[in-house]
Amino acid sequence: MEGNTQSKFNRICVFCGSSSGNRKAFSDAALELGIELVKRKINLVYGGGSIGLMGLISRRVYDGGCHVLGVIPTALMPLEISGQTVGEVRNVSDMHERKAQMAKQSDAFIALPGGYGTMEETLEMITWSQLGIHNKPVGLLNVDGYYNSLLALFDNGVAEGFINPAARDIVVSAPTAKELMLKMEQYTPSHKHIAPHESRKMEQPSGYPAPPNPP
Ligand SMILES: C/C(=C\CNc1ncnc2c1ncn2[C@@H]1O[C@H](COP(=O)(O)O)[C@@H](O)[C@H]1O)CO
Repeated sequence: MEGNTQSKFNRICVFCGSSSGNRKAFSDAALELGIELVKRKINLVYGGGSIGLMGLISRRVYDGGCHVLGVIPTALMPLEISGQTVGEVRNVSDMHERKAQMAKQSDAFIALPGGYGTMEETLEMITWSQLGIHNKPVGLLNVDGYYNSLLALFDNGVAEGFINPAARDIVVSAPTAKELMLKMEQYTPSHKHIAPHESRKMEQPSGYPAPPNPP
């Protein structure tokens, strides 16, 4: 296995495009993130298959000697839809179970550039953090400013009173994989959790204490 950098994360879930995007910078960033994970001996959880940026990062992490877990719903299993998954494949019944499994199996989440699927998965993990369902870092790899307008929308949500300023800090972002990993290693949640205790069904990752029970 390559690398020598230690991490507090054992498994990171990466959400990313099932396409590669129009610019080489996106593919380069997927490979660069794969290299950073391998350097830190971090295993990958992702949506399964070999298409787009998903295929690039999963192959890179697998070839680097780390474990790769692809969580894929039955409907997306056919090779002509998602391609071959490297490493371990977990077949789930639907998209909801997939997201729950991806979240449960991971210590942190990273979004590479992607489309609706990537954005939806990432937004849900941000929302679950806000609610206190998990306490895991959520990072946006803002390759060449791809996520600038989404980050500006979050800032506008704060300015307009829809997002609590402390909850804005849930989203960690950086332009390179290396910077993002360093920021996520240092992340400590500062927002209040607003979910009732019974909604907190997710297992906590190693290294992150469970959020305290509400009074
Ligand atoms: C319908 C399309 C591709 C089907 N193949 C997919 N295989 C595996 N996972 C997928 C697929 N499509 C979406 N996902 C999940 O959403 C994210 C990527 O979606 P995006 O819209 O391309 O950003 C990814 O993280 C997967 O978990 C054609 O899209």
